[in-house]
Amino acid sequence: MAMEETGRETVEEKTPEKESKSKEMRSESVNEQPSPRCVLEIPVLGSDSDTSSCSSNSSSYSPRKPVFQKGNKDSYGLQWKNLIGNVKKKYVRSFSFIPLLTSNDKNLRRTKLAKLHASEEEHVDINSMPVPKPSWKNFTYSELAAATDNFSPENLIGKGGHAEVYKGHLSDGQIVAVKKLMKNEKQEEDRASDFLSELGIIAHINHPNAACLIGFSVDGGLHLVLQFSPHGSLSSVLFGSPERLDWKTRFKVAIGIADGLKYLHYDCQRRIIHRDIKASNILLTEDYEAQISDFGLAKWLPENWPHHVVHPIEGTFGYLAPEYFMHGIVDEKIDVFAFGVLLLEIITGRRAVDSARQSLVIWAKPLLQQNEVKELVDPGLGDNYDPSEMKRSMITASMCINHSASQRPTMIRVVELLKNKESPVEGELKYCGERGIIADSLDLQDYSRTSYLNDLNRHKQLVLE
Ligand SMILES: Nc1ncnc2c1ncn2[C@@H]1O[C@H](COP(=O)(O)OP(=O)(O)OP(=O)(O)O)[C@@H](O)[C@H]1O
Repeated sequence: MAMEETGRETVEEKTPEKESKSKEMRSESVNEQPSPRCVLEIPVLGSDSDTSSCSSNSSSYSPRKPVFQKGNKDSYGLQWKNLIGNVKKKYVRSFSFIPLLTSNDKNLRRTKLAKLHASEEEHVDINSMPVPKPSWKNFTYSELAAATDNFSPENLIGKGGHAEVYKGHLSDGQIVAVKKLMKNEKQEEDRASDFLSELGIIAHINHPNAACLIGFSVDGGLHLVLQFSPHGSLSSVLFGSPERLDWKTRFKVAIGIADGLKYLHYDCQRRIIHRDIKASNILLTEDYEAQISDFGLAKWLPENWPHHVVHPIEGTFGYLAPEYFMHGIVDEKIDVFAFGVLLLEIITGRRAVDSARQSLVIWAKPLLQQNEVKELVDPGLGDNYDPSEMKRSMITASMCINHSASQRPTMIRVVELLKNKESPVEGELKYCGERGIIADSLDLQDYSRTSYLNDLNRHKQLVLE
């Protein structure tokens, strides 16, 4: 498998115009609460046998509610406590924690969390917290070095902006991917808090279409040990392989990603926004089941927050929703927009941004409007696709890339549309047929193509500056 490089950008600058718009948006936000950036409590599954397995089969999947355990005697609890203590000691001078809660009542937990303020978060004594039992192994550096042949270049399978990923063989024969967080421009403190945030988020996830964590290590650096995906990422298969991915598999992957996002937004313990949905963050299992990975930018939002405003804006150029890159607004709809771009990549075989840094969204919109199916579909597919699946994919993509977040469908609706459980209704689709697939989403009432282009160019400048 070829080594893959991926990258995301951070935009630091804010113009006075953006700042004031952003403030306006912020004041609309509930309670003006601080960012929920913190370590979440670690959910624990009922029994040891439960905890050891990752969901890998969507047909046998049923959502499981994590169970929280009180008391600090068991070794797993100690292990987690030690981990936080260790990371804190080694890397973090000050860090905020959300207390671990014992109640299984989701609403109660969410209400409590929403009421927390930064000052309260900072003074939580971790010794008095109920201790959870994580299911992961805490690896030593020598175990990981042995598994990856001392992190040899031959085992390097991927490289992102923040990490190198190595293929490894554990002593029990299991093949894993070891994600080694790199020392980059970020402060050690920030990297450690990113690591704990990612760990805390992954802990809440248990779905066949989301990456599965096997363990971690804070020995000799920060490492995540993940289930190995033999086909690598969707990006490498879609763009880096001479063999064309057939439509059946592409459509299966699209549905898998949609199911995974629906789970993160609505069915998971927390309301999780991924913030970096892109082809290189979709891994493929042996049987081409899509798994959403890389929760390094993910954020959880309390139930009663309509959205959240972040700064700096981090993500990957080409997948960013306008309201996010212009105003830093984060909610489920930014993942929906990115999913629409990903769907366009699956349909067209073109990258979100090509080598000339041209946007796929801008290229595809007029073709979607004129229903130019032949122009849009990846030429490598020829006529080898199911026309009904293709049409549903195009309609869904047009709806997802709507400039207006409120006009974009939820991931629940996206899954229904893709799986043909319900057809688009009047209002979602304005025209279909003669004039082609023209969804409401393509009526750029409050956000014209020109203003999108201007915003996009402005964003591009910031990224390139
Ligand atoms: N479990 C895995 N199995 C196989 N390959 C993997 C696995 N995890 C990651 N990779 C490969 O490594 C690449 C980089 O991984 P990842 O996206 O997690 O790094 P990152 O530094 O967080 O990236 P980004 O630049 O998006 O921040 C992926 O695109 C994929 O090709």
